[in-house]
Amino acid sequence: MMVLLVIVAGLGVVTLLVILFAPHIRKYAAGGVCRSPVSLEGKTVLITGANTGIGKETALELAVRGARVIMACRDIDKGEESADSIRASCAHAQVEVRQLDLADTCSIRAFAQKFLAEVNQLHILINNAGVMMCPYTKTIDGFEMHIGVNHLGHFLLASLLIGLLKRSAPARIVVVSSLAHNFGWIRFHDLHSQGSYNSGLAYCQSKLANVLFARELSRRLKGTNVTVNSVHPGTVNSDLTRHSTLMTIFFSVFSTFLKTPREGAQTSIYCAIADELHSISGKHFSDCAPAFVAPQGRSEETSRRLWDVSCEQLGIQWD
Ligand SMILES: NC(=O)C1=CN([C@@H]2O[C@H](COP(=O)(O)OP(=O)(O)OC[C@H]3O[C@@H](n4cnc5c(N)ncnc54)[C@H](OP(=O)(O)O)[C@@H]3O)[C@@H](O)[C@H]2O)C=CC1
Ligand SMILES: CC1=C(/C=C/C(C)=C/C=C/C(C)=C/C=O)C(C)(C)CCC1
Repeated sequence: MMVLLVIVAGLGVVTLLVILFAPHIRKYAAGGVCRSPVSLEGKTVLITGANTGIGKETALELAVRGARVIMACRDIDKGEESADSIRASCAHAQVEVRQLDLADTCSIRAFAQKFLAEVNQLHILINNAGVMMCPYTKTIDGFEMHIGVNHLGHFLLASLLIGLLKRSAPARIVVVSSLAHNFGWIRFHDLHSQGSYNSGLAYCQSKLANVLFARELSRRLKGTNVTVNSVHPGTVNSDLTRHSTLMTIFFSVFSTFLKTPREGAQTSIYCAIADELHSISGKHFSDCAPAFVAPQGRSEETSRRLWDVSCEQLGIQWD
């Protein structure tokens, strides 16, 4: 009985402290803000997964700054709804929605073909779309969903658009990765988790692949005036937790400690526009500042091997 009373009293004190310090906690949780005054008049931006969460807020901010923003969404209706809400909050926003399903290489190829025929410049590509902790599922091409969408789909997309980015230089690529890369390993012997599957580890593997991809691509883009950096957006209260009831509950209970999607978009925006990053490439950022990369994310051997394996899996050549 006494123990129970102590626990209840303890919880009460913690709740009271959280309520009292809520404004300070919120300010701390919000993290870094992109303070760049850069205007994006005349610039074209492509953002994947732009219909919700971090992607939508990134689209809004870049549109406010005058860019033509192309929102690549797998569900056109959801995309149009988000584009309408962006137009409603920014009358001069030039936003358009195009269909792209990163879980289907035919969709990626069709998207790129139309894009290259209709859009003649691309200054900023933001590989933002992502899935987390979904039950074991395969993409149309038979890839495990996390590595398929988060890494291979974006790898193929970037390979198809890289010529346009080079022709539009100076240009930037932002790869939205995660702190979760710290807990990932590239399981070359079982990249698609056919032997054993853990949804959390599959997510971490895909986010490590994002970091390795950004580093390897940056090495290969030296001298082109196209830069590529990876980003950890922070822990953001978005739809990302949709496949995990536990995480969804956890995120709503602790929402005061989490970033809003707008706050989570700040580092992507920073990497996409900040003047001081014009020649910075192959780096990892969080809270609009350089961030730690786990040793497995710094291995040149792993990044080269992942590059080769990715080309092999997608049946493409990219050197
Ligand atoms: N939220 C967080 O705490 C963190 C997020 N991140 C990363 O940030 C990025 C954005 O996540 P966040 O905004 O939080 O999550 P959301 O779930 O809110 O947004 C994810 C976006 O990706 C899209 N998407 C998913 N699968 C596909 C697909 N097959 N083809 C095209 N688009 C697809 C979704 O479309 P639809 O709505 O139609 O499903 C949605 O637009 C992700 O890469 C995530 O890994 C990294 C660290 C922490
Ligand atoms: C432990 C802990 C937290 C939870 C962090 C979590 C659950 C992070 C999830 C990160 C994700 C989903 C990354 C995606 O790439 C809070 C609520 C921040 C604050 C209290 C301490």
